[in-house]
Amino acid sequence: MTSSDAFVARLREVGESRYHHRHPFHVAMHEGTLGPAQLRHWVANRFYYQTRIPLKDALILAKSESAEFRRTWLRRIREQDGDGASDGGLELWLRLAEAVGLDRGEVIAHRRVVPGVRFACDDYVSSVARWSLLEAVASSLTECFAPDLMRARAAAWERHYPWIGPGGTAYFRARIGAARRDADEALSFVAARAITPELQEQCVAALERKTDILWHVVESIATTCEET
Ligand SMILES: O=C(O)c1cc(C(=O)O)c2c(n1)C(=O)C(=O)c1cc(C(=O)O)[nH]c1-2
Repeated sequence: MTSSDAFVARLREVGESRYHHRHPFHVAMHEGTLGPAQLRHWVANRFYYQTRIPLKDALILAKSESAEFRRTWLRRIREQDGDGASDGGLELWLRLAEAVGLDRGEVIAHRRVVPGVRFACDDYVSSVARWSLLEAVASSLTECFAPDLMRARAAAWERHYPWIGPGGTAYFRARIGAARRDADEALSFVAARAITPELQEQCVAALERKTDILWHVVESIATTCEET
């Protein structure tokens, strides 16, 4: 095993052990035991995370001197914001919000966002602003673990929550392929540049921090939902 293989294995181990797919709220979601109010609370709060993604990606763009890198990374912002011709992820998430019975305007205004979610998502953006380009890209590697979670989530929603209207799983289904591609690109970038033990430690720490942020988001949602 080369040191690069060992490094990639360590990054994968961080995801296996700390990714938010293990959180009891997500486990319950997949088992079909959440009620409509809990799903609505999750969707409304997670929209805040979704809206932070293009902001942090714009910060990452501004850290790179490479036109090639910027061109590739810019796609992530278009994926969320849309490009005029097709709707982006944020619009698909709003349709998901409507499909679970939320008011679009209330979701856009972040009226239901609880302080813990706001704090964790803002921490993601400010951490990316502070980190090096390499650390910031490494923090996005939670996306390596997102496709399996999205696939399981879409299947569970279709199976267990038939009351959810059309458009309820379009976001998750669209993200499976997009997240895989984003993750592969980011992993190649990180593996090629984190060539000293010190840089590798920084990348692992950034990825661990990101898993903490995602965990805190779902934990804050789970502990503030007053009804099921
Ligand atoms: O619903 C999820 O579990 C989940 C997780 C993650 C993630 O692992 O960071 C992202 C997303 N969704 C997502 O929709 C998304 O667009 C996204 C972008 C990023 C990122 O760090 O650049 N993560 C995620």
